[in-house]
Amino acid sequence: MPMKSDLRFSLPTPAQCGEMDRKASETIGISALMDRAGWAVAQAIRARFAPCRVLVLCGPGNNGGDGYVAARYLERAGWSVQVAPLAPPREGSAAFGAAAQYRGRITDFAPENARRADLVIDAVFGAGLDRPPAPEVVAVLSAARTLVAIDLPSTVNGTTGAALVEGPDYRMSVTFVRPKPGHILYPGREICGELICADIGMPEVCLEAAGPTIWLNGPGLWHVPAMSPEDHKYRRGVVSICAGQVMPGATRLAAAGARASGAGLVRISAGEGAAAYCLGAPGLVIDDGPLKTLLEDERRRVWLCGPGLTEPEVAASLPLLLASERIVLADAGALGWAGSEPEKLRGVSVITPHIGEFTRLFGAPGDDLVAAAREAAQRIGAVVVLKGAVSVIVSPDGRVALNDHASPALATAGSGDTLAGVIATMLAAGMAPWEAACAGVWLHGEAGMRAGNWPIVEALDAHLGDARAKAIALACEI
Ligand SMILES: NC(=O)C1=CN([C@@H]2O[C@H](COP(=O)(O)OP(=O)(O)OC[C@H]3O[C@@H](n4cnc5c(N)ncnc54)[C@H](OP(=O)(O)O)[C@@H]3O)[C@@H](O)[C@H]2O)[C@H](O)CC1
Ligand SMILES: [K+]
Repeated sequence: MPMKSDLRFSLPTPAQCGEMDRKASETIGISALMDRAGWAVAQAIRARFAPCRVLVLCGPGNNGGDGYVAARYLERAGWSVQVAPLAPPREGSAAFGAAAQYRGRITDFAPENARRADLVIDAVFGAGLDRPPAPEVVAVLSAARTLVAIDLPSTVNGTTGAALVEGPDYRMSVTFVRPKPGHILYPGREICGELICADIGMPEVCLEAAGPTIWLNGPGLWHVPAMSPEDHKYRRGVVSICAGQVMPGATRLAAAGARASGAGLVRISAGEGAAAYCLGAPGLVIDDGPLKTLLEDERRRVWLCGPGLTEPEVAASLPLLLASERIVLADAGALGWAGSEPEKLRGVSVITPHIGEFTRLFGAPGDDLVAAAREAAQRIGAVVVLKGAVSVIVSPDGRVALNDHASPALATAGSGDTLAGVIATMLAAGMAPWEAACAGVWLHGEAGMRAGNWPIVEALDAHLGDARAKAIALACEI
């Protein structure tokens, strides 16, 4: 598990937030936290909007409680405020106390009132949303011209980011303590609008007690080895890549990604197709010997199998790699070779499917990408990197990192081959599989951001070294 110091990367689920709140109620008290939460919402709104007519939609739980507090602070700042309760808070609850302290105007929970307001604050449901909201609730939210969510939009599942119903988009969402997975995963991410995370003084022990297992990917969650005066190519790590005879481009891209991200040595095992790889890239070593012989070299621990390979080529290489207990990253052709029998991949360390490849292997993931990727990782005992706009990186032990450090520039053919090469380099540098996968995905994303507009995939390579240096520097700062 990531350590206590890594809590700053945690993305607690709503269920874990419930646990956190229970723990907090034993120490600091929910009312104090609610007051800070509502104040933070009012401050975020005052910083972004000119005074205007505000309607606060309040549900029966603590999310509604935050709404009453925000209403009180906005009114105190001279704004025109009305509260529309969906249902009253439970007597004796913190939200009940917050509602009692709000002495301003109350109106009906109705679409026409939402339509009349300049700004509508959604404090209907937050972490407690556990089923689709009723159509009457959605109708009121949809009538708003500008919407701000407290914690989460009342239509979004905070664990999965799924939209429980079709609803409106928000200008901004103000959450507390840490973002939730639903703020990061699509479509939730898009529905939320600008995301603000306010520090409300939640004691760290409470967050720790919640036991988060999902993390926002970034340097500090893992550490990439830095350059050292004692380095030599074997210490930096050897990446070996199985090459095919028909599609050399993918293999070459993977090799280039591996070299550009700092591998000590990259070797391509090309067998009879060696001639296709000998042109250009003089720093690459091309082997034409049989794989069995190459595997006698124990320094060649890390192997990449799949980019540019046909299924027969995978069949001729992957079982041998597994039998010789190498650290294997399987991608592309290797995933196709496994078809709908993912158990054939048992023994590999990391797989890197996009959603189509994942679906062929394990079936459609449905709305809960994290749960599906977790099940897949357990099933084959390997780290699963489910690639997408937000990539989900899952260890068989249940750790999950969500990577939003990426750019749409990466959505181009060959980008996955480069990524496979980068992850292989991290493995060859001695990183554990989940950490290597997290680091590789982040470096790839960073390179995409640095590569400017509409880069061709080869352009990523020029930025991978600086991306690695940045990751090292950022991890040291933390
Ligand atoms: N984590 C923190 O740091 C703090 C968070 N705060 C805020 O608290 C909410 C979570 O509060 P909670 O009371 O647990 O949950 P909600 O207010 O989101 O919702 C619970 C109530 O809503 C009902 N509910 C849920 N879904 C529906 C639905 N689809 N239709 C109708 N009613 C629904 C639920 O009813 P049940 O019948 O299921 O019991 C509850 O009545 C968090 O989001 C933050 O905003 C605190 O301020 C403290 C700090
Ligand atoms: K809400």
